[in-house]
Amino acid sequence: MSLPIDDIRRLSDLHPKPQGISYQYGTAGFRTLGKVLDSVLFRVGVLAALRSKKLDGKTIGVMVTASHNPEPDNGVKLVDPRGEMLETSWESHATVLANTSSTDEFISALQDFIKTTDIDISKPAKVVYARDTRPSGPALVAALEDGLKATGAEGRNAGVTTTPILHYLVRTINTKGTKQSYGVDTEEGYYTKLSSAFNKLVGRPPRPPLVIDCANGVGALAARGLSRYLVNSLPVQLENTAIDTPGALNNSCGADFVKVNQKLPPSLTDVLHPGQRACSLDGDADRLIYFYLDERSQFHLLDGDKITTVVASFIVELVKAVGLDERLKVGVVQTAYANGNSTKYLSERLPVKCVPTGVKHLHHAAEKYDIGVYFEANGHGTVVFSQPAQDLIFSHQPSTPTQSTALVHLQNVLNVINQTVGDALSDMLLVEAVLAHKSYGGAEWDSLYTDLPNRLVKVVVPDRNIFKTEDAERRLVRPGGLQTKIDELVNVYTGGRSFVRPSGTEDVVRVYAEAASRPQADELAFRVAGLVYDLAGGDPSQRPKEFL
Ligand SMILES: CC(=O)N[C@H]1[C@@H](OP(=O)(O)O)O[C@H](CO)[C@@H](O)[C@@H]1O
Ligand SMILES: [Mg+2]
Repeated sequence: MSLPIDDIRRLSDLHPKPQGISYQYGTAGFRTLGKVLDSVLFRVGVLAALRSKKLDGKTIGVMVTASHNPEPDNGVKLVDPRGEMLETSWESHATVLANTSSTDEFISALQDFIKTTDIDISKPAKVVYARDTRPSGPALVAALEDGLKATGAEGRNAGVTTTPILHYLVRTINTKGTKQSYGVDTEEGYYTKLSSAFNKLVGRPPRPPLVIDCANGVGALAARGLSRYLVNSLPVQLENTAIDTPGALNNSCGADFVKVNQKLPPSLTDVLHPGQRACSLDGDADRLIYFYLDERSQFHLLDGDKITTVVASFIVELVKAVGLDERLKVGVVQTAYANGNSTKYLSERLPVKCVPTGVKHLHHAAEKYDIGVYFEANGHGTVVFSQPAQDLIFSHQPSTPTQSTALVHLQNVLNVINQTVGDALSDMLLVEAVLAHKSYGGAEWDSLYTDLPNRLVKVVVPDRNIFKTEDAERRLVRPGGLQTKIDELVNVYTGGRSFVRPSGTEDVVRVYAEAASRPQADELAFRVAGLVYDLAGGDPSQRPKEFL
């Protein structure tokens, strides 16, 4: 059997690649303005079908989203059969196919690819796909469907849903009827699985109400869906749910806004009461940031590092209470963006590993532990349990009633977690369960350690590719001499730390700095930003005023 060339040609001609644009499958898949993604979606449809054929007809996922980015952006990423991100080696194949300039070139690249990757075209292909609420979504999904049609793949449209629900669907579809079944392969199955575990962890009386900022995105729909199962355990108040209002998505709200600006979304000013817990989802509901106002109405951020801390500590306590602490090693994975005081607090208690930015690095490192907890500071993360750890947790025979209670809790903790990927709603339930068990409010949780004041600055340079890093991105190797200058600056500040790396998702270089006080953290960040700008050949007439 060979490729249905005629079908591919006819449909590919309907989705020509625009001239002069170069696409790249990066950390977050393809991501750019929604209006230039039509050809990419068609080709991703073809690629997803081939990926499925390569993996013996296992179902592959495709998610159409641009997450926390502005509404005109869109993007697409592939999901591998266990619900994890696309295998790295296929990222470059995706890039090559997306950049072929004509149908002829595309088809010939496709034929080469099938040969070199040894894909058996006669195998079946199955793809499940979904999109977020962006206005450009429906047309992009139609282009994707043409790609599936061209290759004869069987498609399942999961509609408008969150990125983590799509990952969940991929895993449940592929494990259906097996010993490793992950749940029922529907959105209701997802809500039921998470909420029933949560409701067993947190019984009556219900928790105090939680405010959820839904970023005016697809998280609003999923949060509403989930909340129907939480009436007796976790009353929620959904805010920023205007999914149909043009321009509202991620605009002055959502997890990225709160983390980057370290402040309350203006829309919550008259909503949130002092002492009340609140959280923000991002535009595709895979990131979660908590916050609260103290009695003086001061804003306090509880970011991914705070989530790691409270979750990892709780899991360690449970494992100990079950009597499995010798057999189940719990570890944490962070990136250089983790607050220095979180790393200090955690390292005194647990193994902590630092890896380069990007979920795939964190996820893979976390899989090396029996139970691995990872969150990026920006709120993307989850907990992963190795298969032997899961088997042990579900087969262990406790010897005392206390152990038995702790074991049931541990089993429910496992079931409330979406292990495939960071999941704002699943993480929210996990955090709420931990807070309930520890009788913590926002303030008690926040007091585990005090964040070092920090600042993240974007620097626009002529070519960010000249920046090369080492030591999990904490040090610069190139441009030569820059790291020594940064070290000299850092040494001047009490508790100072700063690092510089090229972004993997935006055409900028990021500077992070932290220090003992807010003015010092800002000053250090802007001095390093100035250094970077000048040394990378930034135009002096365009130099941002705040750079020192
Ligand atoms: C500082 C920061 O938040 N960086 C983000 C951002 O990566 P950059 O490579 O820094 O652009 O987007 C990634 C994908 O969403 C996310 O994994 C990462 O944490
Ligand atoms: Mg996201």
